[in-house]
Amino acid sequence: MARTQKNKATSYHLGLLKAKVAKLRRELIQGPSGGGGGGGGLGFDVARTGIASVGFVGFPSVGKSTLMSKLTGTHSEVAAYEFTTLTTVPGTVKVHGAPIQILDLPGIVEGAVDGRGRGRQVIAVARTCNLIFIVLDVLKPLGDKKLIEAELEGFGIRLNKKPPAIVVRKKDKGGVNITHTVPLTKIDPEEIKAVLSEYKISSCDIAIRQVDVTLDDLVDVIEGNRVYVPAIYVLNKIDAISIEELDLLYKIPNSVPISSKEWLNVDELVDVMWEKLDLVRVYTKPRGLAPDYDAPVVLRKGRSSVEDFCMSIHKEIAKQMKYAVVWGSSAKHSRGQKVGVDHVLEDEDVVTIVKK
Ligand SMILES: Nc1nc2c(ncn2[C@@H]2O[C@H](COP(=O)(O)OP(=O)(O)OP(=O)(O)O)[C@@H](O)[C@H]2O)c(=O)[nH]1
Ligand SMILES: [K+]
Ligand SMILES: [Mg+2]
Repeated sequence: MARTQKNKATSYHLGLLKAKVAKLRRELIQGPSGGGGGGGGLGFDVARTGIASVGFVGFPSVGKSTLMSKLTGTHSEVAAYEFTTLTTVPGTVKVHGAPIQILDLPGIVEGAVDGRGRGRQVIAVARTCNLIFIVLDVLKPLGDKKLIEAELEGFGIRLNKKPPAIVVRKKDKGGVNITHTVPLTKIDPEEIKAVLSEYKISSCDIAIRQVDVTLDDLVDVIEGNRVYVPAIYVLNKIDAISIEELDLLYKIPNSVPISSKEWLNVDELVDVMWEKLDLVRVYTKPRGLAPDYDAPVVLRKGRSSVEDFCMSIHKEIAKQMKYAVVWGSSAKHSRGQKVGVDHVLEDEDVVTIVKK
């Protein structure tokens, strides 16, 4: 594909190839039986605790376990030799009152997705996390970054990316109908038709609402089964480089340079982790008393309604509730707003539940 020049005559051909590659990848990941191969495995699935989970992915000996042990106070073997960690090691760190599960994982090698080492199990765990730390050694960050990204992408993980704004609706007849509310800069109708024909979709409505969608985005939407996960590039071992070298590293987007051994800049890493997790803290205020700022109820963005809040305290509370009073950024006015179960709460809101 890299050798084919893109023009009107070849774009249909390229579209076909892209779709074929995606289909082969899917078979590779799922195994010939179509079952969920590659996932799980003894010791890889651990009990999930906390409100969100962060998985550590990286080549061997970049310092994943050193970071995880010190951050959580949980012991995970550290040594100078590769593949010290052989399975998932869970720990917990509390940030702003929210328990976050940290999953230390074995190192992966190039070709992990294609079945080398324990890479498939490792990446299968990473797929289920709310945030991925891609841990890199500062002495060779860029090459390793590319390789790890390719492994994760090969497993259907999309890093720091929103789902593409493409809707494909299959029909019984009527042919292919493409509509777009914006000009398309990176995809043309010929390629779209090629991809559709490879998937044997002869009739459908396609609506595109994003300028820079690519053919890969279209393949992702048709294939489904993609996960969109935020990631932080943790550039570890900065104690081993000079200040000048460190300045260059700061140019990598979504990166935080640290030293897990010397415990440098880990505060910044925790701050960025908190931002990326995008959690919603809600403080409970019993009627007539001051809010409890020590123990927030922590919810996820998109699942932070008053009902979600009630459910996370006790199943029965939503049923018993007459209304709630909310103070904070989701409330219309500062003296508190009376709301129902559908009201969406925001970070650091204060809530009083009034029962029937
Ligand atoms: N100089 C320096 N060395 C570090 C740092 N963090 C870890 N190391 C060293 O790097 C080596 C590997 O550390 P680990 O924490 O075992 O690395 P890992 O990524 O968990 O390795 P695997 O489990 O084998 O994949 C050890 O000798 C650590 O002491 C750091 O910030 N600076
Ligand atoms: K190691
Ligand atoms: Mg380790």
